[in-house]
Amino acid sequence: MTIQTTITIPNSNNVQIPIIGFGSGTKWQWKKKQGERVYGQELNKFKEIVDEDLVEATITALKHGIVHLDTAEIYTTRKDIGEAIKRSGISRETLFITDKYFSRAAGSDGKLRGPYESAKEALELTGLKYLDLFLLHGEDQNENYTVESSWKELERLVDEGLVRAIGVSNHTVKRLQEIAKIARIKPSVNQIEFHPYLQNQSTGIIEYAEKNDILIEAYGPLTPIVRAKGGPLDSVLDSLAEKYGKTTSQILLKWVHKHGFVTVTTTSNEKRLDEILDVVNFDLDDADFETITKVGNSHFFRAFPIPPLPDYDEELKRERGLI
Ligand SMILES: NC(=O)C1=CN([C@@H]2O[C@H](COP(=O)(O)OP(=O)(O)OC[C@H]3O[C@@H](n4cnc5c(N)ncnc54)[C@H](OP(=O)(O)O)[C@@H]3O)[C@@H](O)[C@H]2O)C=CC1
Ligand SMILES: O=C1Nc2ccccc2C1=O
Repeated sequence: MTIQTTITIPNSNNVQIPIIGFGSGTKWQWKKKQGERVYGQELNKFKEIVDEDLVEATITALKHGIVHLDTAEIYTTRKDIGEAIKRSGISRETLFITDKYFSRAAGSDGKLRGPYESAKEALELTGLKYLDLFLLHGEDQNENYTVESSWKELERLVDEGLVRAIGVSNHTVKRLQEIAKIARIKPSVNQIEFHPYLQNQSTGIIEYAEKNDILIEAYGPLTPIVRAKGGPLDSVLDSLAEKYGKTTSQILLKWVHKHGFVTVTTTSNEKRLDEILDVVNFDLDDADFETITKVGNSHFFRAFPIPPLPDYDEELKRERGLI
């Protein structure tokens, strides 16, 4: 069996993305912000704070062999990630860093800004000279920006060597088509929620990505065992875990990788890091892969209702015969 641990990012200058990303959002961003949703200038209070638990967890992840870190402006974890990289002593070239622009973050002057300023600040906060991948975090644009002006700023970041590849997150087919019309450098990645209970974050998004050479990065891959326990996959995952001598989380991560997608997961548990990395060392039989797909499709669960994605829920459920 050939073990594939990186994938070439489409529409990039042969940039290789490691298939296992370690996230600093979800549990980490809520820990820092104590569960509050924070926007605009309020974010500035948090971005300078370093959470030692996150720094330690990231250093531990790097020591266990994780090389791909995921951060974002809205998480306010850029400084923590930079600190972990510095303290780990690992050379920059071996790492892959993803960051994301949030349209409702304001600079110190209180003005809502665009992706160019956001990425420049990411470089300052992390202490890095370049980012490997920079994404528009969602479809929302602030009043000073349009889809076109945002995308042109992403292209400028590539032109100036500050970012190696550009893409989007939580984007629908409609918006990707708009970007395709004006893009000189096409979007290379769409980072979306993806797991057996949500196999299309919005209508047609996976098919569109396949046809248009856009790599899918799957966040929330463990949702069936973390946020949607009690669903029809519970017993299937338990028996597959026993059959392969693996954990249920390893079965879920493998199911995502078998689609040819990157996973973004996270943990504060050192033992789970080795489990995550061990996923490259086994394979799921096609029949078991199909069973997870089929049983997963019999249940619908969206863990991250980021606008406008819930607008697609009814259509997605109808497609699957659930309503
Ligand atoms: N672009 C976007 O809009 C979004 C991006 N993301 C990115 O993706 C990253 C990962 O997302 P996330 O949804 O957390 O990923 P997962 O679905 O992989 O869930 C990870 C969580 O599951 C817990 N966990 C792992 N294994 C088990 C287990 N066996 N039993 C119980 N709990 C377990 C972990 O906690 P523990 O510490 O206990 O192991 C951790 O909190 C984020 O941090 C962020 O970087 C996430 C959401 C949206
Ligand atoms: O990591 C996260 N990224 C997000 C984006 C929107 C809403 C929640 C989250 C997360 O928990």
